[in-house]
Amino acid sequence: MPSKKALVRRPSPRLAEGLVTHIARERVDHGLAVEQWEAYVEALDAHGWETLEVDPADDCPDSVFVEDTVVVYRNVALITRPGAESRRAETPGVEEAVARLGCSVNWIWEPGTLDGGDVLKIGDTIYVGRGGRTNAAGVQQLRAAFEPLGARVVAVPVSKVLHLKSAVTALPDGTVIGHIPMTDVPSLFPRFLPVPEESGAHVVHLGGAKLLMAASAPKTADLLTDLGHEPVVVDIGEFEKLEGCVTCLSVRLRELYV
Ligand SMILES: NC(=O)NCCC[C@H](N)C(=O)O
Repeated sequence: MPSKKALVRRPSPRLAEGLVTHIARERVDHGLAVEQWEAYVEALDAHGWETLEVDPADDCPDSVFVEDTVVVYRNVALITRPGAESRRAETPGVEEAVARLGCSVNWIWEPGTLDGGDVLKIGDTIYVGRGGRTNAAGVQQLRAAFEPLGARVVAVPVSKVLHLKSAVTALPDGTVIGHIPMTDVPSLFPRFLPVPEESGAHVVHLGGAKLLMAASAPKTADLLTDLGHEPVVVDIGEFEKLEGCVTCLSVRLRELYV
């Protein structure tokens, strides 16, 4: 049976100091952020995901965005080397967590940099965004780690947003969804559906037709409902102020046979 486990990481008390790159800094309400994070975790739990908390990294403001620290394909966990220096101390705790789960562990090495938010898996195709956080050496190392396992790695440019998955994610049928103004080259994706809101481009498959989405994308939720999907909406407004989205608050482990 494929697994339905998800790694999450409690927000650091220093969350409000998290990085912002493409948007203006806004004040983050820490109490509200914790409430939103708990509701996000509850939504995963309510849809059959076993959520596992990585040990908190209180000194790392961005540690709640756990997706950026590891990419899992089949049974191999590739520990990233985040493009932002301030995020590098986040990885040891994640490495311990995936090793405990029985993953084989591999690493991105200097000079490579890679953020998990730049990696979009659709079946055995792995799109990797080359942008502000992931460099060419990181792309090459990802290729070297996963192509021998059967993946096809496709590198795509990312210049308008923080990560590839800030621009595009995929529906369960493999259709890539994205907000055109934020997507560098939509024609790189074989099936592309434009969505009307930037945060509408971010979905997490919960199982069946259910898609976890941010409350900030009501028009996209309507569009996807009309296409037969079932949005499950969570408010992650405090994390959006730090360029976070629903995808980056967890690492879903679907392929661990444990
Ligand atoms: N995968 C993601 O979308 N991660 C969001 C990371 C936000 C964080 N403030 C950062 O700039 O690294």
